[in-house]
Amino acid sequence: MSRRASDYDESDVRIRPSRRGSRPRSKDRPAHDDAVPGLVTAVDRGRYTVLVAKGVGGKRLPERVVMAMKARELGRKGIVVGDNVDLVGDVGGGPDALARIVRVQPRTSVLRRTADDTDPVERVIVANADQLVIVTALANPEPRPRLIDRCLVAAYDADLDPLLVLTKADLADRAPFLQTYAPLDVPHVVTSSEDDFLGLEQLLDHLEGRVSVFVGHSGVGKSTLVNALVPDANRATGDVNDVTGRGRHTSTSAVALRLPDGDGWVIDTPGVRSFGLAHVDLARIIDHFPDLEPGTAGCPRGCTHDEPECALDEWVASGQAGPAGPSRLESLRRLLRARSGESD
Ligand SMILES: Nc1nc2c(ncn2[C@@H]2O[C@H](COP(=O)(O)OP(=O)(O)OP(=O)(O)O)[C@@H](O)[C@H]2O)c(=O)[nH]1
Ligand SMILES: [Zn+2]
Repeated sequence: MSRRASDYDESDVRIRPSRRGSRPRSKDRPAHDDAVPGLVTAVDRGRYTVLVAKGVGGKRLPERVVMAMKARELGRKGIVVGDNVDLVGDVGGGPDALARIVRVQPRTSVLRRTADDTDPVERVIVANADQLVIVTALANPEPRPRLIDRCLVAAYDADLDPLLVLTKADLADRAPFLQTYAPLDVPHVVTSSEDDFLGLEQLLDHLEGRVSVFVGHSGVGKSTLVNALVPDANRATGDVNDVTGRGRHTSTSAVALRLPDGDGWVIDTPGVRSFGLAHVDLARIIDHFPDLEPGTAGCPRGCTHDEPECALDEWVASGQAGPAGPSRLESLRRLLRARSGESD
């Protein structure tokens, strides 16, 4: 892990001002003033794939992929795809190079999942994303509204903007589905891999400049979509493996892929098909229904908004939430029930 003379010279680019002297340095926590920043794009059995920008770590160095391990001093701290990290050691990115991650920068968002709704163990699956793209086929397989509601709750809870992508528009009419979801005011894009990939440009507009996590049940066409968006990605597509009965993705880890034009990122999450919602604070769900929230003023204390005493029924019935009120209330209750595990 020694520096090679060819990689560095005296005028290494220093990307962050030295903090030496600003804080007392603990004996077992080195300051790592020479650490270089990078973005974690994949995680595989304790090995992290980190993208380091051009010129960082040495002004002649190109943009490169650096393999890294977690420094012992980080202990059990989790590092996930999307994390901004600081590296030391061999940051040149040669074939045998292995750097060490010594710091994880504060996260702007975390997408968590629990195995099911009662599982207390939650895992962060992606950091620093700003959009959750929920991929659903209009047919083959049929849309699963409860799964979609569940993903919406996960998005709201993580402060990610949801985007619905409805694939296989060549196979079914989109109108019935859109009618169900219209009251939710979630933006959507309709796609078809036929017809010159209908909807792809529109989808790209939504992805531009953002970090978007793609989730979807097996067979909805998520890999087909990701391959069209990022042609170099080579995500395995196809049906379930006849021999093993499993999909071709065996990894459950996410992978970050940069869009070829522009500065957006697609984070593909094979194996992440749903979210346990055990970590979601029920009280926060109503905050995502600003049209209904004022109606809760008349609720009893600690109202779950899914009980006979809830004031929302009367408020909505009196028309105060507008014509979409009843279906909005229905949606809210669907989400609340998804959270309490009743609907699955
Ligand atoms: N008719 C039609 N078929 C599609 C469309 N998009 C994908 N498919 C087909 O649907 C099947 C599943 O597509 P994939 O992209 O592998 O689906 P996936 O969501 O990645 O599923 P896994 O690979 O199991 O995770 C494949 O046979 C695709 O060719 C579409 O827009 N229209
Ligand atoms: Zn209530």
